[in-house]
Amino acid sequence: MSTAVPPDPEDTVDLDKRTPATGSTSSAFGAPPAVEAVGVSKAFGSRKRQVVALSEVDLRVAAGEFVALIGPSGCGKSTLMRLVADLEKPTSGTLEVFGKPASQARVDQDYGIAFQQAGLLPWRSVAGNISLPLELHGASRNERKQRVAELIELVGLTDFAKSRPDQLSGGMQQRVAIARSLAERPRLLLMDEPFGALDEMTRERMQAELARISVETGAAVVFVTHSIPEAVFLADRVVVMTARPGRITEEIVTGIGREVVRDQQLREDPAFFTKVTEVREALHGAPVASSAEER
Ligand SMILES: Nc1ncnc2c1ncn2[C@@H]1O[C@H](COP(=O)(O)OP(=O)(O)OP(=O)(O)O)[C@@H](O)[C@H]1O
Repeated sequence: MSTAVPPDPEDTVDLDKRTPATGSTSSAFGAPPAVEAVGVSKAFGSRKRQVVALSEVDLRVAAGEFVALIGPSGCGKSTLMRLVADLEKPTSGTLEVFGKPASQARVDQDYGIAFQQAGLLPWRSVAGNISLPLELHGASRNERKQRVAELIELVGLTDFAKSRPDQLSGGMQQRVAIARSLAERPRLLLMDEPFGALDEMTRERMQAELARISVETGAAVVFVTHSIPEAVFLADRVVVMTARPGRITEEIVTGIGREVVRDQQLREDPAFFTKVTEVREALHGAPVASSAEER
């Protein structure tokens, strides 16, 4: 396994011996956490036909931390993301983003959003799509030009600045969406299955790019996925949810520091497989052997 800076002399690193992830409780220098949900519940519908999507969820994401949310379909992952993004209001509990109510963080544009559908404007070029949030918030023409050029380079699309979305592959469209979500330098990225529609090879490339971008920008990331290896590959911490009503059942620190380059070598590291197994067991319950022993 290799590291960004400084390079790791070892080919393979024992994950458990490396610097632990940012941690689930506090940020460096006492900075407020990127996300703090306390006792958050969300019910939809009327009293008679009520769906409790989330029940008593506590989640803290430190500034700069990468947290993956994983759980069965319908367990409330997207609902939790929508609450953090202030697109829905909790039925009870409190939700803060960088120490502010979610509604204030929305006004202050403290986060960028990238969801499964890239959601690009088809009539705008790559540069025009990335520039949109900057235009909406009054950045000058010069500022926009400079920032868009930086972002296009960051996501490796310099040669496609003038292309329209329909001239790009799905992976390239997702990269545009990620660049757009980063336009205003958010300290938090909310990503709901952003790679769900991509083929496996593109998906792996995108994962590596997102890992690199998250290190370069220092943004905290909350990342919803159905893929256990994707969660372990990307995250400092994997939060496992259970369905009906959705709640958090387990949190697994991957032990893969942010300085570790997310590449093929990591995917093949035995310690990576161990963490994948740990998350799988958390998601599906204890392994057969140990359950049998308990009986
Ligand atoms: N606007 C809504 N009105 C009514 N019910 C809703 C609404 N949004 C979500 N739900 C319900 O809340 C529950 C959680 O949905 P949510 O989309 O958050 O799950 P999820 O974990 O993201 O699922 P998936 O993995 O399939 O995307 C589901 O039972 C869903 O039907």
